[in-house]
Amino acid sequence: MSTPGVDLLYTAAELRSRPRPPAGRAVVMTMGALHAGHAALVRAAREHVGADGQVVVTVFVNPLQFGEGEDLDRYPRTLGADLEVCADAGADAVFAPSVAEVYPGGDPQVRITAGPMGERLEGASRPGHFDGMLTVVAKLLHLTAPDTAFFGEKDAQQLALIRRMAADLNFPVEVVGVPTVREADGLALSSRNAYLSEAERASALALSRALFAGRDARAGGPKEIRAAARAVLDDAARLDPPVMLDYLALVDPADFTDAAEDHTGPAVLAVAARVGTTRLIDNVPLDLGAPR
Ligand SMILES: Nc1ncnc2c1ncn2[C@@H]1O[C@H](COP(=O)(O)OP(=O)(O)OP(=O)(O)O)[C@@H](O)[C@H]1O
Ligand SMILES: CC(C)(CO)[C@@H](O)C(=O)[O-]
Ligand code: BAL
Repeated sequence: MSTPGVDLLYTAAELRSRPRPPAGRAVVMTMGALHAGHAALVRAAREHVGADGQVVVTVFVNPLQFGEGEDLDRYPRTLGADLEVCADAGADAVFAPSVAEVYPGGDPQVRITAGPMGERLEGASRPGHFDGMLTVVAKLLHLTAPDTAFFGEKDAQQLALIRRMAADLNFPVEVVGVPTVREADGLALSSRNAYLSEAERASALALSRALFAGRDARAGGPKEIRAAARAVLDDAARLDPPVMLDYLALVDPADFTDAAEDHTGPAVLAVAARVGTTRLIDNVPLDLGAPR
């Protein structure tokens, strides 16, 4: 399979054989089924390294970060279309390894542990998810050896953990966050949106509506932010099909602990919910002002 303008690489050896240009190499890691959110990451990477730099996109559905009963087997795999998206957005190469290429010895014995920040919110709902995610991100950073790595703010806790891993374990990479790309009606782009029926998609809009209601209430502080978002989600629980809330949380982005009632400065309002059989997450960054 090949697409003009972008090289498709399957093995670590093929990656290693590609010279790294003096202008630098940027990586965008994905699980494929690429959409405009991923394209924004690739464009940001291209802009960062310039015309003489190199942009590598990884496409790998990492079994290690999926739990029992999750959607590993049905996760969309659309490599042909992904190559087109990467070429259009300005990538030079796509690294799409097999599971055996990434884990030649089977499941690794030695793994990255996400620590306390990885046990909250997404980590509480998906035990082991962040250990599996950080383990593959560490491996892909070693395999691709980039100067910069681009991740979406849509997965805010993931981004915070990757930053923390890079800092705590001295990874020689600059981690860059890219704002969430949304549909015109507010729905955050996500590969898992492909699972939604029309009616489910209509219900799923409550996630972004709740976040925007919380953001609109930010002058009132954490209590009002949480109440405004909660009211939208309470109504959404009565929709057909219903939005089944997993969590709504206003957290300190430094460690993803709950923001105190007198919290000031940056905060993240995050939500996770199930619509039908599809689990969706979304968040908005907030600035709650300077300490009084
Ligand atoms: N709407 C979006 N805007 C910006 N970045 C995004 C968006 N959706 C995903 N990303 C980022 O793209 C990268 C790859 O994510 P991934 O392949 O899991 O896509 P996804 O759409 O989030 O999939 P899923 O539905 O499985 O969560 C991550 O850094 C993620 O944060
Ligand atoms: C970072 C990542 C590619 C690791 O598998 C994945 O968690 C994702 O797509 O967000
Ligand atoms: N976008 C996060 C990857 C996952 O849900 O496993």
